[in-house]
Amino acid sequence: MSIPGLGQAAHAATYLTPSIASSVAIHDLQANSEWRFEVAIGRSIEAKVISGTAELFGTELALNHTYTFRGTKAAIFTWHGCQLEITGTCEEYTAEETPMVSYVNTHFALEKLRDDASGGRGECPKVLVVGPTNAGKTSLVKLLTAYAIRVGRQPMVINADSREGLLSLPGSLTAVPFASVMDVEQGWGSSPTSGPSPVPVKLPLCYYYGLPSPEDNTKLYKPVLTRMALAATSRLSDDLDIKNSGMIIDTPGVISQGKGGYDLISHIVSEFSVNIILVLGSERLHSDMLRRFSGYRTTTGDTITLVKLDKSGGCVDRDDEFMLQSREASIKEYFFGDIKRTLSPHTQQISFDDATIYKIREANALLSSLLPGGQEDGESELYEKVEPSLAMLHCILAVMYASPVDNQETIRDASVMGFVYMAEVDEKKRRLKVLAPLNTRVTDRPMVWGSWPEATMSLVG
Ligand SMILES: Nc1ncnc2c1ncn2[C@@H]1O[C@H](COP(=O)(O)OP(=O)(O)OP(=O)(O)O)[C@@H](O)[C@H]1O
Repeated sequence: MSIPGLGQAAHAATYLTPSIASSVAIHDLQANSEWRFEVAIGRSIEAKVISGTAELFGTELALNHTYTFRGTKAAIFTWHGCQLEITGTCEEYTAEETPMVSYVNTHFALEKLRDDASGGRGECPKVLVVGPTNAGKTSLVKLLTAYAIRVGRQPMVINADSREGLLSLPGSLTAVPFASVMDVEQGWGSSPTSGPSPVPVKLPLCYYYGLPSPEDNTKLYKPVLTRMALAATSRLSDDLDIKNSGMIIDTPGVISQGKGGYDLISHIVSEFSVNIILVLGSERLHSDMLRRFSGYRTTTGDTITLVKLDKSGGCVDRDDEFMLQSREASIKEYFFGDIKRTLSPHTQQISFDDATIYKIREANALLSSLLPGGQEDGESELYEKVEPSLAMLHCILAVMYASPVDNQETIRDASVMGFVYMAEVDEKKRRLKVLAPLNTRVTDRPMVWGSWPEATMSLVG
């Protein structure tokens, strides 16, 4: 496993050799410093602030409360100094140099826009965060959201990155209004499907893309994103508090890498009427964005403000194995809950004849444009209707809020009702067994089968 911050020569003030923490350790953090830690999947540590104040990606930690962190990489930051008590083993070090001042200044600038919007003097901030993979985009989105919540705002967070889920499984795209504190132990918090929770649950608007990268099938990604933008914008206009707080949009690193990706950035900018772009950790991307969006006008006639921000030296590359294990952990948690709340999923036996399953076509836009008939033809062929088969074993399927007789575009644009796990496929008896979080009938809904998240380990014994 990589150690956070190693090889970050630019961050000269980052100090202390990473070490393995002993079972109980006290850390005295100076003002403006952070304790960075990595807990392996399957392991846990406990952290307690025993004096002073501290926060994790912007969310304040309560004094003398024991937080448990499992399989995560993060940092506890303090503005005024604090003492931390850590129990358990993890890789860790303390850093004094962080970009937190520029991040908090960005928050204050957004607050000014929110105040202006509340007073009828302009548009609320619709913020897009772009940057290379592992530049800290999601962490920055969390931090700006947490700071906004702390001053009583209700920002809408949009996840346009299907590689990781936000209050949903990977493969989905979500829009979530955040009105209450985030659950720092769980990352973002819990959704209604995760069962009862001490931290108020959030209600995500959830759509399904089912592939890891937007570039895998832009002809599916773009309309799903457009649909989500429509739902998010209408949710925004229904609620003045959310409207004045605006949106913060997280993106996958891959779209910050050049031409095809930049077209997707333009698509997001136009669909969400983005008026602020935060470019994280890349001079080149910043200059490309300046060129692309100079002179651009939003639907309300505003220009786009571009802000360049430094990447935190704490950002760590998460290797494929870590990401795979995180996905598997989030799938397990979706069906079975976690240590704090155990869930009891239901199994349902379904006849092949009662299941309506669509498989997502992975042909990207380029391939389909080479087909006879060109692009237009592909519109109605987003999915392929398939019979259940052994290839679906251990896969996750999205159950859509649509009818089995709806056309493909309607199914594509529908929101997700929930996910099922394909526990058994008996091709001889033509029966399958699925695991679902609730006992809701899934046979009167179309199910969509993508390749993301990929087939997982067996969830049932
Ligand atoms: N200051 C920090 N200290 C320690 N770890 C950090 C810090 N900032 C971010 N990280 C960790 O670094 C990893 C990458 O950060 P993050 O997920 O925010 O990047 P990203 O740009 O959103 O990545 P991706 O492009 O894969 O979506 C995460 O595990 C995150 O928790």
